[in-house]
Amino acid sequence: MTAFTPGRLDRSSPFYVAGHGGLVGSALWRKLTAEGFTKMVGRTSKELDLRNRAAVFAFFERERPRYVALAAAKVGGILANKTYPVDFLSDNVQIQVNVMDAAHRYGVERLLFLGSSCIYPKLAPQPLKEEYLLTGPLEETNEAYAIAKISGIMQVQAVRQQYGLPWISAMPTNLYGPGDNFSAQGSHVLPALIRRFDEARIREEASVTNWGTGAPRREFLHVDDLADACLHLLENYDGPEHVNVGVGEDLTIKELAGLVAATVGYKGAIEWDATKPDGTPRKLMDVRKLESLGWTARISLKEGIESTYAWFEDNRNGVRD
Ligand SMILES: NC(=O)C1=CN([C@@H]2O[C@H](COP(=O)(O)OP(=O)(O)OC[C@H]3O[C@@H](n4cnc5c(N)ncnc54)[C@H](OP(=O)(O)O)[C@@H]3O)[C@@H](O)[C@H]2O)C=CC1
Ligand SMILES: C[C@H]1O[C@H](OP(=O)(O)OP(=O)(O)OC[C@H]2O[C@@H](n3cnc4c(=O)[nH]c(N)nc43)[C@H](O)[C@@H]2O)[C@@H](O)[C@@H](O)C1=O
Repeated sequence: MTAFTPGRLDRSSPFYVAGHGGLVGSALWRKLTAEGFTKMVGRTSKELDLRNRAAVFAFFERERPRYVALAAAKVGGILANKTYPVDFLSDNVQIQVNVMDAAHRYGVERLLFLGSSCIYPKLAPQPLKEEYLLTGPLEETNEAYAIAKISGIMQVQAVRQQYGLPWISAMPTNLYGPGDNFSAQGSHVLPALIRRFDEARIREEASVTNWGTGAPRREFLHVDDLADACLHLLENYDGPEHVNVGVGEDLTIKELAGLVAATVGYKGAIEWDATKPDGTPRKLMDVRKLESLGWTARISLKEGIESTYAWFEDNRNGVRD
């Protein structure tokens, strides 16, 4: 049993960021490096496929991380989730189970598991409190992914219960920022809109068509804020219940489209394709638990969209397709 005392993590101990090349993992890497962690450990999926249990165990035996942030996952937007449910279920369950089993076997002291706001019931009251987990049916477009994420929360709780390890889970709201997936079909809405409006501006298109009705409401957190919140939780929180990470404010997808179009400088018409799924009508996090732990988001949506668009402009040719 490892007791948890709130306070600074040891900057000279090995810290493994699983998924360090992704949106979240790369933000965590930037944050932890800037905070003085000197023994950062990361592997791409080509170097270490986390679905390969034997390889994961061999990696942990060799590297012996003291801390782990589990930000490796099969991730995608609404259409990818709807189209490839078994990938989202099977890959994520395998990744989580392998990493957490190996982390337990090799004595990882602090582990942070990252889930997502899609774990909550489709029609849960808003804002979403942590206690609403498992109180109703899930949203159909991402049920398989949500079940995988819920099993991750459960594994953290079960390890805590059975072995007394101070592992924790955080549930971020929809994220965005540098290093996001900007692919046309597979991405989340914010990077998709940046790319679509940017291409339409360059090609001088008279209109663009986005997915769904534009009526659903979503909340967006910049990934650098998330990384900051993750370290804050690792240094200040110990408990079986997951913690929501968000900004506590949302907007409609139509409003988001207007903001992105204005930032990108696209002046044409914005249309909607209602044959594409809307997903859950609203997903606003109740962030009072996180605030009571002394953390609030700092990056405004306007500022975040501007800096993410600047990043996209600099990296347009290198983004994931
Ligand atoms: N993006 C969002 O809006 C949200 C994300 N989250 C959560 O944050 C976490 C990270 O998501 P995000 O950064 O957006 O996703 P990305 O797709 O940007 O990154 C995923 C990372 O996981 C790695 N990975 C995927 N499959 C494997 C595998 N089989 N073996 C090893 N590594 C693998 C990828 O490695 P490589 O690039 O080398 O293939 C990549 O580094 C996830 O748990 C997700 O649920 C939660 C809420 C919202
Ligand atoms: C983070 C979260 O992300 C996923 O859920 P989601 O919140 O529905 O995420 P989304 O960003 O893909 O869509 C948000 C809204 O935006 C609309 N929309 C318009 N135009 C585009 C568009 O071009 N692309 C996308 N993706 N959506 C669009 C779209 O129709 C929907 O109404 C989960 O599967 C799950 O992975 C998860 O946890």
